[in-house]
Amino acid sequence: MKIAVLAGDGIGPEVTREAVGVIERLAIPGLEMTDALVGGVAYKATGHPLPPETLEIARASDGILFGAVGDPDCDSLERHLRPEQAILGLRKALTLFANLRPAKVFAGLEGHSALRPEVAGAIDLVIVRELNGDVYFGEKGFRTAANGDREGYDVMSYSDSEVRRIAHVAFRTAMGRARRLCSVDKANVLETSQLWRDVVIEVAQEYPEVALEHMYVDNAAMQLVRAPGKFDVVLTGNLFGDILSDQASMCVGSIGLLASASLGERETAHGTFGLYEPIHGSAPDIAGKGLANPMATILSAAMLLRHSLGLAAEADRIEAAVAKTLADGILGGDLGGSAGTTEIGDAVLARL
Ligand SMILES: NC(=O)C1=CN([C@@H]2O[C@H](COP(=O)(O)OP(=O)(O)OC[C@H]3O[C@@H](n4cnc5c(N)ncnc54)[C@H](O)[C@@H]3O)[C@@H](O)[C@H]2O)C=CC1
Ligand SMILES: CC(C)CC(=O)C(=O)O
Ligand SMILES: [Mg+2]
Repeated sequence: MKIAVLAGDGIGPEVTREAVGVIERLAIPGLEMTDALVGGVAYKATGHPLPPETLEIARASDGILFGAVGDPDCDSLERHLRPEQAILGLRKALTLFANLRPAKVFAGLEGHSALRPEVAGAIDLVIVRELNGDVYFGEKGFRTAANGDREGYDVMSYSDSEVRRIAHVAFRTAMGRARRLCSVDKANVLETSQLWRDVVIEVAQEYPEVALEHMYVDNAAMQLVRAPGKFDVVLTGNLFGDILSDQASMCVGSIGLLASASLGERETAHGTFGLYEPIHGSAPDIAGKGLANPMATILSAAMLLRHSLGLAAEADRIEAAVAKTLADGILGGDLGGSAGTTEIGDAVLARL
């Protein structure tokens, strides 16, 4: 069993260290972890944010534990050399098209949500975000308009096979939960979304037990704070899913709590190959200060064990230890507490 550990930039290494410590404490027989460079740190060392050796180590693993990429020093590089291209490149090169982002309020943290406790307490949803298409991967560039203005453009598109495969993931996810699926789009304005909606309706025929509704993304953003408890599975595209999941994190309490799994269709001897990362970025504003909340990365490690290594009992142990740590009031600054990154990691270890 192999895990590739890609810590990346900013708080990436700080939060990844705690998650690796938790995995090590489980002493899983035959498990190997291999570090590789990614993001700005890889660019500075090798001239590329996703060096070929890193991609090879990632491909050869059963699952990838990813920290975060992004470095203000690299913000003026040509786009293909920027750290963020590493995570986009991994998702695309490894055909990891299904991004699962669960959001659930932890017992005892209802009062730490940006929402009223009674509203927050009902949150138990999963965002199923398409990860290989949309405006993130369309043709992009700069051009000169007829009046001489400089213009930037990014093409948004989805093909029906791209929508179909992510819709199946979302319907299957809903079948394992409360069987309610809300597909979020902007079909009142965008043709990309009209096709999305048409295909989701077609796929729904195969899942008659799932109650399907469609919602425009602007309304979905509003409903996510008005009545988040009404959502079970939210299916959406790359851009809308990116935005709605950061919003969902504050409904739960902090972006430092939300984990994610990015999956494709490749099965290994142990489970489904995937990449696991917190939903947050490299947080340059707090990097190097020991202030980052490592829970999202620790919970991502639990998802890796469950989905890619077939170790559900070990994943449960990690999730229970995280829940106990939070219930015991060991909270970082993001949740109004004073615990630092290593203190939180150590507290999880003590409760494993
Ligand atoms: N998957 C990835 O690697 C991602 C990378 N990025 C990159 O990260 C860099 C920073 O982007 P931002 O928009 O600032 O988003 P961000 O998620 O890094 O930070 C947003 C805010 O949340 C706070 N925050 C994030 N994670 C936290 C944690 N674990 N504990 C406590 N507070 C936390 C930060 O301090 C900051 O105030 C950029 O270069 C961006 O492109 C952004 C999102 C995802
Ligand atoms: C850095 C972006 C490419 C990714 C992002 O914000 C995300 O996946 O949440
Ligand atoms: Mg994001």
